[in-house]
Amino acid sequence: MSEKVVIALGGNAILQPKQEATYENQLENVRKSSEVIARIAKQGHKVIITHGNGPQVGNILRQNEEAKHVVPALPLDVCSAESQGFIGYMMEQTLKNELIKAGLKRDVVGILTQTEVSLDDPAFENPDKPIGVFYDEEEAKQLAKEKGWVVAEDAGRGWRRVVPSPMPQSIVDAPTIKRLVESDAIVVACGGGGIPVVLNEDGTYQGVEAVIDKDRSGFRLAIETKADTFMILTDVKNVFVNYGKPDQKALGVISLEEAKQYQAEGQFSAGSMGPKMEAAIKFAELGGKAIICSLDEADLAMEGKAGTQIHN
Ligand SMILES: Nc1ncnc2c1ncn2[C@@H]1O[C@H](COP(=O)(O)OP(=O)(O)O)[C@@H](O)[C@H]1O
Ligand SMILES: NC(=O)OP(=O)(O)O
Repeated sequence: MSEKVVIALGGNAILQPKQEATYENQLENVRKSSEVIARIAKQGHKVIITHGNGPQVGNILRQNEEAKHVVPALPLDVCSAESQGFIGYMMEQTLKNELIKAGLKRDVVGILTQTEVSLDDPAFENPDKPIGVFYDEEEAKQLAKEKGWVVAEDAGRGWRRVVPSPMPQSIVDAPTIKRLVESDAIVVACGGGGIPVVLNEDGTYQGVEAVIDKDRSGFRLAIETKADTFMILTDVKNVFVNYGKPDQKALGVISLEEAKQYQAEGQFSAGSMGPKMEAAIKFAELGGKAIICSLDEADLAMEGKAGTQIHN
């Protein structure tokens, strides 16, 4: 049966932790992701793809800062738009090419998406979204002193610059994205969580400096486009309970109640699996099917044969 699916691509789908952020490395990773997404398209599903931008937006911001004596630096929301544009370009092109190779005639279109946030969001006072490259603690603290950055340790992987990450309130372009996907186009949207904007009193929008979490925006996108399935792709085949311990257990098909019970036990780490499970549970609560699985098993997971699947 054909489903409407929102697929949120994890960081590894664009750049692996130890890789240099060259165009060639990123293009090749995105191409491999597109191979898998083409298989899902071949299954006959209507597909919306969203993706992260943490490493890329951090690098663009750094390029701006390093070159500011020559070219004026641009604000973070503009860097976010730039990263969404260049990753979207790689996805559109590689996916189109994979569809051509598979003999499938489907339009692929990228939408430079704005996401509404609230200026009252406490995240503006508490930056916690890691972006850019990893540093060791000493270097990170030195950079924080020199450049006025806020830095923090990122899930045991090293130190990174952190920026505000407000909750997405709504996806400004969701009606257009919904129309496009319902016309059978494959849509790349809301990359990097979307460009953060606030609604002015007169009903107009303006950009704000932040980076939105892609799993949270992916959830909103799935709700606002009335998707049947919300699929979060990452670098583990399943969500685990007792993760990293000798008695860790992979979760397959689980009920919403089970998922909530594990969440209440604190099984999912903040900053990695925590926000993914939070988004998946909220989607299942509203009646949809939520899947968390690895990129290479995404097509199997669509058939119910892989990954962690939360059913209401
Ligand atoms: N309970 C858990 N089950 C599975 N993975 C977990 C769990 N808790 C933390 N993780 C970690 O979450 C990581 C995925 O989160 P993250 O690195 O933020 O993903 P991405 O960059 O793909 O969006 C996995 O690589 C794993 O190390
Ligand atoms: N915007 C965002 O959530 O990016 P990452 O997934 O790369 O952290």
